[in-house]
Amino acid sequence: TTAPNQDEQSNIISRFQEYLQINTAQPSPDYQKSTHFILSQANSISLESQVIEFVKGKPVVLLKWPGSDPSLPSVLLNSHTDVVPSEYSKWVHPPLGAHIDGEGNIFARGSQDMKCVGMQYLEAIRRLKSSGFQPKRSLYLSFVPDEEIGGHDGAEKLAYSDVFKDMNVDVVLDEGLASPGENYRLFYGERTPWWLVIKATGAPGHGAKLYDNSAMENLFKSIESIRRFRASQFDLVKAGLKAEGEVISVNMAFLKAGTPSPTGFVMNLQPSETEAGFDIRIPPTANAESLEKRIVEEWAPAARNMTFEFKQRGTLHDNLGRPLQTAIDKSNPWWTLLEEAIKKANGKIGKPEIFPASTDARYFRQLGLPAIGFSPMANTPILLHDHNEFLNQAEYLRGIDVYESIIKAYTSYIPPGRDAVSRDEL
Ligand SMILES: CSCC[C@H](NC=O)C(=O)O
Ligand SMILES: [Zn+2]
Ligand SMILES: [Zn+2]
Repeated sequence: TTAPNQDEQSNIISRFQEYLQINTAQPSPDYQKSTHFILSQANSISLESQVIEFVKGKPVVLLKWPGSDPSLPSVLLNSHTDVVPSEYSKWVHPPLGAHIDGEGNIFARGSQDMKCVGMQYLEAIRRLKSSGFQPKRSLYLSFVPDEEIGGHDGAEKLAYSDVFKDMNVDVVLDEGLASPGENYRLFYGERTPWWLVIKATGAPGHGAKLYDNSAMENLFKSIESIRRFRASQFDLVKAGLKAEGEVISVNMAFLKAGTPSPTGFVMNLQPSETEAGFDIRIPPTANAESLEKRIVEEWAPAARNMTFEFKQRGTLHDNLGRPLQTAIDKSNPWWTLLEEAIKKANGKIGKPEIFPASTDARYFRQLGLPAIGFSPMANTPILLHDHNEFLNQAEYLRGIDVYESIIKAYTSYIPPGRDAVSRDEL
């Protein structure tokens, strides 16, 4: 299709701004407003829609562009509607303003993560429809809640629902990351989150006394060990031997210890209980058993009066026991199709990566489905969850072209050997 004229471009940007201005920040996202907005967008381009509340107040908005051959499995484009909170005072332009500066940068929470992608899907469909394109496969768009807090009431429920079975999905696209260089980034897997809390107990005592087995000493032995492990993993990245997503990361999230007093903490008392929390991220092919053994034997050994619990403990395997990653070889035609479609839209692509954090894609991979992480943002600093998150409007518009190309390729794909005759050919 031809490039949009000035008027169309400014309408496209206004719609993006409108979505960005809806406050869907955790912990109390305005899902009523976002749902209303998405439905109105869907209506304006005649997509079928339904709103499913697997959990009350947590709407999944599901849109459908029916394909001409309903016997072909469908394509799902997923995006989450929630965003992380912002420290308003630290932003140059307010996080809900969607202000566009002189360089065309649109400032807003969610401009990269990931309201851009959700809107780009819709804009690409809008353009394809007006060009007269007709998909063979059905195309679904899911707008899901709560990704930023784990996706348990959103994408996870959707993936394991009867609604999802009936959708007969063959492939899922979900979010990726911005790229400061000219190459787009594609993600075939992600690290699994384990949120670990370790606790130590020990005899309390006078702050002047040196003795073994205090709760502080017990906890700090663990912290030392965890930090040595952290350094060993980080060194692999620093040496250029591994990418960020290919090592196990461990970061301390909190440390809770001491006896509070009105003026701070009691200084001459060694406390009897201490606690620390860690955000651990594990690559899909890592050895989870050996990490667990390390936790039991070195990081929270009972012999040192320690216990542990997981606040999140993601699986590293799909429902058939295979590592939770999408094939990037010839066995997965969707990977090649995606690369070709991006290139056709003049996009360059870097080396396939493991997403360093977590996304909703993991729930679809658990079902054994190919799921690819991709957000079309090149020449863009990585600002997700950061102050002053922004996306340049030209880059945003370029992403729409890319999705146009992808949607065409994906919804037209017929596997070799399948003598499919689509309806419009009859
Ligand atoms: C335990 S799931 C948390 C999901 C969250 N996703 C994006 O940042 C993350 O921290 O990676
Ligand atoms: Zn995200
Ligand atoms: Zn996020």
